[in-house]
Amino acid sequence: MAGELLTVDDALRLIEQHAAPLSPARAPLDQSLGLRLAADAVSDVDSPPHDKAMMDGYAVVADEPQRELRVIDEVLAGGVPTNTVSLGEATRIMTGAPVPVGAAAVVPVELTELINESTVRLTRPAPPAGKHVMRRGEVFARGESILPAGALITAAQLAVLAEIGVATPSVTPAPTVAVLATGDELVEAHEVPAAGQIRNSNGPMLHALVTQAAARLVPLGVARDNADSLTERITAGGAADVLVLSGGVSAGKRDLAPGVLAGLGVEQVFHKVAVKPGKPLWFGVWRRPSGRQTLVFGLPGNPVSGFVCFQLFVRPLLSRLAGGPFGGLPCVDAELAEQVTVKGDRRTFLPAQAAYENGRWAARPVAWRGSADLKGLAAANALLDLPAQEPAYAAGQRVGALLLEPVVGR
Ligand SMILES: Nc1nc2c(c(=O)[nH]1)N[C@H]1C(S)=C(S)[C@@H](COP(=O)(O)OP(=O)(O)OC[C@H]3O[C@@H](n4cnc5c(N)ncnc54)[C@H](O)[C@@H]3O)O[C@H]1N2
Ligand code: MOO
Repeated sequence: MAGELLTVDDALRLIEQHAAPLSPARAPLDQSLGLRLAADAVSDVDSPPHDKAMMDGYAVVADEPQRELRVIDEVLAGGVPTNTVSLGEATRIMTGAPVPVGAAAVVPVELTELINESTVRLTRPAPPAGKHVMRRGEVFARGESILPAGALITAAQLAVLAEIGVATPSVTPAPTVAVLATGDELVEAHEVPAAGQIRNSNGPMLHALVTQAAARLVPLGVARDNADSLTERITAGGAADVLVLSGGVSAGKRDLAPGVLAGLGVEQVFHKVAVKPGKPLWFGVWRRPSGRQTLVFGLPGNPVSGFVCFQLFVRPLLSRLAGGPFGGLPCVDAELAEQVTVKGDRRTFLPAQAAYENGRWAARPVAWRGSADLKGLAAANALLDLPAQEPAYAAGQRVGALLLEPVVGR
């Protein structure tokens, strides 16, 4: 009965209560991509650092009345002008170079004719002050805070950090996530399963999900369904910030994970959530006397259940530990392309194809045969969020669609 189970929102609230950003550390710029700033980034320079030419051409005084000007100097990017520009004079200047004293505008080279080595003619009236010149500090000033704590570092942020001289920013490190598949029936992808065996698909899937979430993967391989094997691998996983187990959390004879975790002192926060697929989800906290803490998820063994639970519950936690919001996949409002019936009384996440066409999102469930159907999941680019209250959703009805990948639309 879903009534006895924790709702998705209540489970998220309990996880969020244990989700605080990791302690800040310094990281070189080339290792900061995908991390978040732990402190404001402050500039040690004005930008631009000098009044700067924005065109290749001639620096002239404002509203120069004459058309034929004497070329008195040349300044390239990286150079420093030494001669003051006066009425009737021009300094040849390249994009990025400092504008000389006296000059207030730049005339692009296309609007000039060089008459001889030292004389240039302007083919149009001279521009007013400021034309093709960027003033010193126009973008930002030395001492100004340029990026706030919490900003995600991607290409543009890396570039501005380099510009302002923050070579080793204070960042929240990526959380480490240990992944352990469990099951006596598991063999690896390159092996041929014997009777009763299946290939370990959750291992590669969870490794990919951890990497996609910008966390640091600690692969722990496969534990067998016995207390010794589980204890050994789970103990190794205690070195990580988060431990993700797959399988062994429902009601079966060999579903030993909750018992082994309890024996190691991992405190259960909840077990079982009203979500489909993914009901047997387990979450706990492993606090050590040293003050170290590992947050532990027992994901259901059925592959699609594990996938959905990771996206819904593990992903927001990893984002928060990394200094970001407690948030998961982007969600859009999509129109159902066909009628959908939801069985049971759990909030259901249905693999679907979403498309953005003519300014509207539309979604259609993929052919899918339940929580063991990876073929169906692999055909999906979204998960439809269908609350249990309504058993049937009509074509044209709007529902939430969690996007699993970027969708190209029009
Ligand atoms: N009596 C009950 N039985 C079940 C319940 C329940 O509430 N009462 N819940 C069902 C639901 S829902 C799910 S989901 C599964 C979850 O079970 P476990 O988390 O205990 O996982 P296992 O029993 O170990 O395995 C389930 C299924 O998944 C396959 N599996 C496991 N690991 C992997 C892997 N690494 N790669 C690929 N496939 C894997 C495993 O072979 C089983 O087929 O329990 C229901 N039963
Ligand atoms: O939650 Mo189970 O995942 O419905 O198959």
